[in-house]
Amino acid sequence: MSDTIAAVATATGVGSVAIVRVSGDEALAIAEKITKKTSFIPRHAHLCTLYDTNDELIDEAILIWFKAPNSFTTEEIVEFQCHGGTIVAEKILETVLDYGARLAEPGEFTRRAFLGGRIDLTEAEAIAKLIEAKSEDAAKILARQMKGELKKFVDDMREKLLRAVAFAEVTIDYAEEDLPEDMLENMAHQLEEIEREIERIVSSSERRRGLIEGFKVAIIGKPNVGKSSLLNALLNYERAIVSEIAGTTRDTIEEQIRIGSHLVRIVDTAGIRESADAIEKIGIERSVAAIEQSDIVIAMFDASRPWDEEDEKILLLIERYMNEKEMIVALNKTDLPQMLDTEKIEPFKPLRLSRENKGEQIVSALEKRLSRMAQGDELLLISSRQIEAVKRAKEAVAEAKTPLLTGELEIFTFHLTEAISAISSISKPVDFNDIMDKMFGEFCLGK
Ligand SMILES: Nc1nc2c(c(=O)[nH]1)N(C=O)[C@@H](CNc1ccc(C(=O)N[C@@H](CCC(=O)O)C(=O)O)cc1)CN2
Ligand SMILES: Nc1nc2c(ncn2[C@@H]2O[C@H](COP(=O)(O)OP(=O)(O)OP(=O)(O)O)[C@@H](O)[C@H]2O)c(=O)[nH]1
Ligand SMILES: [K+]
Ligand SMILES: [Mg+2]
Repeated sequence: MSDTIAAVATATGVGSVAIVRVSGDEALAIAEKITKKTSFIPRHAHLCTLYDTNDELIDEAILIWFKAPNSFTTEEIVEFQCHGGTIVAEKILETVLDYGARLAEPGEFTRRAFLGGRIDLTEAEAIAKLIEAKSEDAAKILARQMKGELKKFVDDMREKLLRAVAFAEVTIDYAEEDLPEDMLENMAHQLEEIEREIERIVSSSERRRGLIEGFKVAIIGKPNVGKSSLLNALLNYERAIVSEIAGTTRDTIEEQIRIGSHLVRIVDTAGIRESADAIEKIGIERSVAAIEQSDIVIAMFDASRPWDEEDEKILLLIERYMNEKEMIVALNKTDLPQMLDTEKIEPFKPLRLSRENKGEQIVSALEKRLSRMAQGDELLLISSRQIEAVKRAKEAVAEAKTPLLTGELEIFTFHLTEAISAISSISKPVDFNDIMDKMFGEFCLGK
């Protein structure tokens, strides 16, 4: 028998109704004590008067009993919908604890739903993220995953791989010359199709990962081009220090803005400068790191100063990352007399920014790229845990192909079994306690 757990399920703060949730074998007995009533009907809303252990009135509340196993956790659940604010809910919780329940740990209700088989890991993960979703796009995707979209992908993929293993088991007993000509090749083609499918999902998930966590935009450029001025313009307040002194920004600054339905995390970096100065060297490394971690890069040039080797370095970075990241090239300070020879950046169709028009131009350029990146309605893997697992499955499938074509079916089966266990780990943990603690511990209290 496991403990009966309880928590306030609603957020703290002023609200008209709050919910206290109790799950476990003792839930109904506790409900009977606190209401002094018996004979509840499952899934009915009962209006009840609640009393504390000293018989003092707490509240008039609605009680719903979910009879096991037909509840979220699959255990007995009693919910109290009481008057809002924190005091009443806290008082009910206190009384429930006095009657023998214990306070739930963060994520413990969801953990029990998982242990009871109501949801699998993909659904639990989606619930965890849905609670903290920062945009409507994210909420939509997470709701789909919560309803079992990824679970279905995992089940289908496992099914296909199991069929391939079964095929090998059957053919293992045949002499090679008795096998139909193209049988092995057909199987190899099917495996290639699986690899391609996984590849599609991984690359579209990587491209669209910002839908969940926010897309990251890095502003790079040599010292004093106006990077921090752009950050401030996008935020509409003086977040970063702006000055005419080169090297003003020493640390990376990150802030969030909303563009359309997207959450965007803007990163202002220290100017890239090749120098013996140790601090500025770190600045360079940070800029490169910022690019690596970003989805979109804004590379900025100063129209009022002649082209120099520092601009050349930025140009090299643009070329290096052009195929990997969305690039926006910006020519700043176009309100001043032009001194920059823009020949080398013209191919990138630079946006011309001035004191007056920084924000709007960049926002509309970002909008265009964001909607392009967000496109697609393929399945979205929402965590690096999920992405790693399908990549491992894909590698194992790739490794299975050679032994298949050379007829070494035991080795083929070995790799496919690896692929199956990798793909299965998405919905069912291998290292159970480890993943469980990590995942459910990140939940908020009462979930
Ligand atoms: N009041 C309340 N609202 C809530 C929750 C909750 O726990 N309490 N949820 C918590 O996350 C979510 C809903 N999730 C739930 C999932 C399953 C069951 C449930 O009782 N399932 C039964 C009966 C199904 C049916 O009637 O069709 C079952 O599957 O057997 C309840 C809530 C969001 N809203
Ligand atoms: N005329 C003009 N000046 C600008 C413009 N944008 C920025 N500046 C000025 O350029 C100087 C440098 O701006 P910052 O935003 O500090 O430049 P930065 O790239 O962040 O500089 P570091 O952090 O030192 O690398 C400041 O004096 C700004 O006022 C612009 O569009 N036109
Ligand atoms: K500056
Ligand atoms: Mg700066």
